[in-house]
Amino acid sequence: MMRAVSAAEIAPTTYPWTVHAENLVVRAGRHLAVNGLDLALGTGVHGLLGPNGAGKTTLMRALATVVKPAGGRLTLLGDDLTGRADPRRVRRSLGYLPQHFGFYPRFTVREFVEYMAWLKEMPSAVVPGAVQRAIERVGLTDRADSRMKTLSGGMLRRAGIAQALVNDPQVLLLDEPTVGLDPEQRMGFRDLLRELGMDSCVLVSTHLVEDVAVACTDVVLLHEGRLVWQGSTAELARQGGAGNAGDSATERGYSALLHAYRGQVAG
Ligand SMILES: Nc1ncnc2c1ncn2[C@@H]1O[C@H](COP(=O)(O)OP(=O)(O)OP(=O)(O)O)[C@@H](O)[C@H]1O
Repeated sequence: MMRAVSAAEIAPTTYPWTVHAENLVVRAGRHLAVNGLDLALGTGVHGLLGPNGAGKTTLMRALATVVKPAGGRLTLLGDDLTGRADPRRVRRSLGYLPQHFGFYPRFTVREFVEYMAWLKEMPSAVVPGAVQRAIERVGLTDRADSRMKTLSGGMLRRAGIAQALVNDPQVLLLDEPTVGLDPEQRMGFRDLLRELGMDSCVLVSTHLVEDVAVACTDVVLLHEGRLVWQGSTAELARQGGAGNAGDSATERGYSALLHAYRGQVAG
């Protein structure tokens, strides 16, 4: 598959990790939702797991430059997001699908994705082609000129994924992207994830441990704003045993790690 290569990709990279957090603290209201997180991510698909309230969404928002960290250090593509640096440069190389995203209901899918391309400061000459390709990649070609308000939940989510992809981001942040997708769409989405993870850093939060097992190269497990565990999906599957809750080896691995972590904290 052909892909336009930007100057930034040819230039030698001067940073060891695409995403690097050190002792990161991010507030959600008055709560420290991310609280002392150390995390390093490179190219690949990273599955972000953790119970409700673990801090997944708050971490994504900090990475997306929507909220500024309250402490520690966070670098993205070598740019420090904790300092006073202008986040605009990083934003051009970012794709973000928030859990809930807004849109003008009368916009067509194409207009919505075009509008997001414009916000990401893409050169106008490349926008129509990039928009068409993003819409094709999420399987919405036949609805490209339908208004957003006429789409089903799963289609809306796919339009959201299309806007996240439109600028061929080097860092792609997807917050629960499979919510509302039917089984066939979920399988198609897993293929897309694998393809995207070949040359970019993709972070996907989900409650569906099976999505992670199939489509992710590694797993990041958060709890109470901290990193509990990071490793390959195969290693995750080896963490659990018959005594752990879950219907698959990966789910049992997830339960075992959380159980062990909670025991440590309590003890
Ligand atoms: N605006 C806010 N004010 C106060 N507390 C908040 C606010 N937003 C989030 N929180 C709290 O911060 C914690 C982390 O929330 P966050 O949404 O990042 O977790 P999550 O891992 O994405 O959870 P979920 O799996 O439910 O989506 C939760 O305990 C939540 O109650």
